[in-house]
Amino acid sequence: MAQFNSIEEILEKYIPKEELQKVHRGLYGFDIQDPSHYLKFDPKVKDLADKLKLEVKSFRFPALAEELRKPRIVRIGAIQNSIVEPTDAPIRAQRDSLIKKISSYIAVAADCGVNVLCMQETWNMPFAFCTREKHPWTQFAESAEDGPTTQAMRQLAGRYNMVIVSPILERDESHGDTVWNTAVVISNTGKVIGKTRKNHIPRVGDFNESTYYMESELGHPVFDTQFGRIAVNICYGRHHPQNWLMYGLNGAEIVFNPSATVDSLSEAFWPIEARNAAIANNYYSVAINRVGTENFAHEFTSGDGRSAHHDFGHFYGSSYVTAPNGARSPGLSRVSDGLLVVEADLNLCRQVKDQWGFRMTQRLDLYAESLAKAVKPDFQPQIIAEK
Ligand SMILES: NC(=O)NCCC(=O)O
Repeated sequence: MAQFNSIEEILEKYIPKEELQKVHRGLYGFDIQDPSHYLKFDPKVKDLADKLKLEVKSFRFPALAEELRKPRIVRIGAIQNSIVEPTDAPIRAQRDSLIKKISSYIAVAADCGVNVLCMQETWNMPFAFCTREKHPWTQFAESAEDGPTTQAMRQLAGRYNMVIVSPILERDESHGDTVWNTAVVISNTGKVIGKTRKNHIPRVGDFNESTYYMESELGHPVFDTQFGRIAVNICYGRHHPQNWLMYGLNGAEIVFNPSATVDSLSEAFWPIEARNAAIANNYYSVAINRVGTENFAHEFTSGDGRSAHHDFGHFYGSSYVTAPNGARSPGLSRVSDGLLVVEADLNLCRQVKDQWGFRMTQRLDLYAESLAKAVKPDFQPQIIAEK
């Protein structure tokens, strides 16, 4: 199927202007054509982005001015990208070409004043887990603390005074060379603050990731950075409301969801799940997806009756940010590399908590008790039938 650029573009093309405003309010929670929702960047940003063929979009979420707290304005960045080299190129060339490309995008993010930035899931490699082959793909795995990708990102984080969340395939040499799906959180000082790992591993369609790594044992860490308390819910974890919940309970103000997912599988869920999480947990959520179609030399099957194939399908980008009040930014393109820059006041998290009272009405004790029963082997579902 020929790929289209974005749903926003189709709406704009066919819906008359006055109606479009109403449609946007319904879909985004805002009149997204109101120019006050957009940031103005130095003209050099456009020049550089055009040169790099990088779509740059911005958005601003307003919050109330408070008397006793200063606004806590941060610029959140999200980068989505395709791979550079074909998947049969030497591993080092594939990885280094991605580091080079993303480094140039991070320079644009710096010019846009981004304070805290995240890339897509395992951004420095093709999403090769569909193949179930260990060789050569596990060679992309590297130390979260001082592997080549982390070293490169540490330099940029320090240079641009930017917190960088770098989702990679990790090789943990201290624990028997195990492989993990990890996000490294690098401070704006250039130091690694810590790492978090994917909590839920997919076993659906061509997402054969359980062949490579296990579920995280690191819990739901929240990283206290100079630009807010951040957490990372990696890809398939977005289907699990409890996962989002725990980052909220641990105090996250921004939760990134670096992903790799394809149109035939999840596009209908995409605009809903991260958005709903932001609403339910009163934080900003940042959903980031890979772009493009990646071809692999050896065909693989999905266990669904389809014949063997060489690609996953189309990774549809469409990265977006949701505010704690449920308003969301327009998405990036479905087909091209992009940088989304969103200005947010972190004070909005508490303002929405006060307005809606979700935390106060959450009844965690009730669910703790019910869940403790539900995980017992002798659990009986509470079903009442007519007598
Ligand atoms: N990368 C990943 O976990 N993908 C699973 C498919 C999905 O969650 O949409």
